[in-house]
Amino acid sequence: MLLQMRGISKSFYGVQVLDGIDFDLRPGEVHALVGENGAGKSTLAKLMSGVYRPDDGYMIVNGKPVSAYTPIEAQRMGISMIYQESCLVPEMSVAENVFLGSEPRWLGLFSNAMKMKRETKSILRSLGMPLHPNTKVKNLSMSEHHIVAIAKALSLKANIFVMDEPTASLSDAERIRLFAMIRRFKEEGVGIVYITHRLNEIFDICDRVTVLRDGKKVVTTSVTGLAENQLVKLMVGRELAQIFPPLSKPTDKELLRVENLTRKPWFENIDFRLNEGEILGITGLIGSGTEGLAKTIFGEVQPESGKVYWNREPILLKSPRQAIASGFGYVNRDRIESGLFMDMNVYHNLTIASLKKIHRYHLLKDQPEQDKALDAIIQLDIKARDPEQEIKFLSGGNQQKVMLGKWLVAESDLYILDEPTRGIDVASKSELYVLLHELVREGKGMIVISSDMSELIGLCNRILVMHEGRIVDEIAHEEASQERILQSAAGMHR
Ligand SMILES: Nc1ncnc2c1ncn2[C@@H]1O[C@H](COP(=O)(O)OP(=O)(O)OP(=O)(O)O)[C@@H](O)[C@H]1O
Repeated sequence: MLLQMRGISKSFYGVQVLDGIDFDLRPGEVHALVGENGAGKSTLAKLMSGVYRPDDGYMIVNGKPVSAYTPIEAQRMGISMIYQESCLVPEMSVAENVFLGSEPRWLGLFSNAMKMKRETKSILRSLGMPLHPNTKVKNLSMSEHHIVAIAKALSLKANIFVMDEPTASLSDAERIRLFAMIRRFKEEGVGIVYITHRLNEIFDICDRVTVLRDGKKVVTTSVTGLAENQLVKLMVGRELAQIFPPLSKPTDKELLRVENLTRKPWFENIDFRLNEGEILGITGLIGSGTEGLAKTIFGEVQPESGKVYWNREPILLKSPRQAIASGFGYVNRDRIESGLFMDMNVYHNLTIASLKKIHRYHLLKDQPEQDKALDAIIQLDIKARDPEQEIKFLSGGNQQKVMLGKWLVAESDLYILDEPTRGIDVASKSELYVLLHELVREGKGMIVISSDMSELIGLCNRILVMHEGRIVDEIAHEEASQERILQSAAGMHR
């Protein structure tokens, strides 16, 4: 065994988060760790990588019994972790970040910059991401960030990888490359702990799966012979009905029109229309322009040219403040960078986009807003100790729900959702899809940008595919297939 955990327990502020967990990792296996949001997966992963110390229990790492260790000691013992959120230094270059803390040195003294760059280039190439090693991390997109974080973990040449939702913001093409890399590692005897909410990945790449529920282990079982609905039942404790609700027919009423929108080098000549009652999907590979397009419609960046009409009226894309005043809500794909205020509590994060509606002297004390925040907590099943809990202590999936919840509280009219179900468990996802349908039926506009093709196909009336900054395909729900989306995203459609 590469890693054995026995009787591991952990509490935070008297609340037990993990209770007597046993877990094993064999050489050459990918061992999935699954469970609902808040089940304790990331906490277990952080115990493996030395970020937290267990209150009880012990571990055996590469044959060595240990009760607790630091992240540096974990690295030395051959454990490398890829976190849900990237922990990179924005002011440093890609290569410096990849080798931060493990710089190759001349004669053990001087940092060997050439070697660092060469190795960074080679790892990134094998991940299919030809980023320049000198590029500053602050200039990268969220998905590129994630790739650098993966490259960093790979550079450590560990024999135990702990991957916490590594594909959350990767498109299918990048995911396929990461999986090829994982398969190579397996052949070399490396073991991988793999946390994901994308259940198809478990059947694609994992050998065994351990299910956690409310901090307890439900089962460890082989993936072979396991059906997806069985796995869901183990995770959720009940059968789940259909994941996607049936689509309704959009009306002819135009809500949003985008004409010739251009912001080079991100995107060029973007034209599309969103009708009432429609869920419009947008997708593309990393760098295809989807993220920039969302930011532009929300006023975070200004276009060079083009027009946007909301309810047939031209609208100026000047700032997020103005976009919010026009009724736009935007779930950013990057929670840490701009979505949430980590030191603020759940209430404040939920009501922050509605502040303009609250009397300035009664900031955050306004009863209707608080009631709406409470509604959102219940509607989205946000698991927090109480609404006053700081958001940084919520699990990743619950933080994601807060990001969406703030636009519900603000009663937005147009929802621009970039990877809205990132890190959200399967049961919550199906509830969220129902909610999105309800919003659309109430006349709200809905744009969903996603790298999850099953989500696009199941949820959207129409899918626009972007490639190198242009819309290259428009696919109606009835014609949507994984192959067609993949081909178009790669620029190979007609
Ligand atoms: N540092 C902390 N302080 C207080 N509570 C914490 C802390 N870290 C995690 N928790 C709590 O522990 C529980 C388990 O969280 P964890 O992040 O391990 O869940 P998870 O299974 O990874 O969920 P997700 O799928 O949403 O990422 C949650 O209720 C969370 O709020």
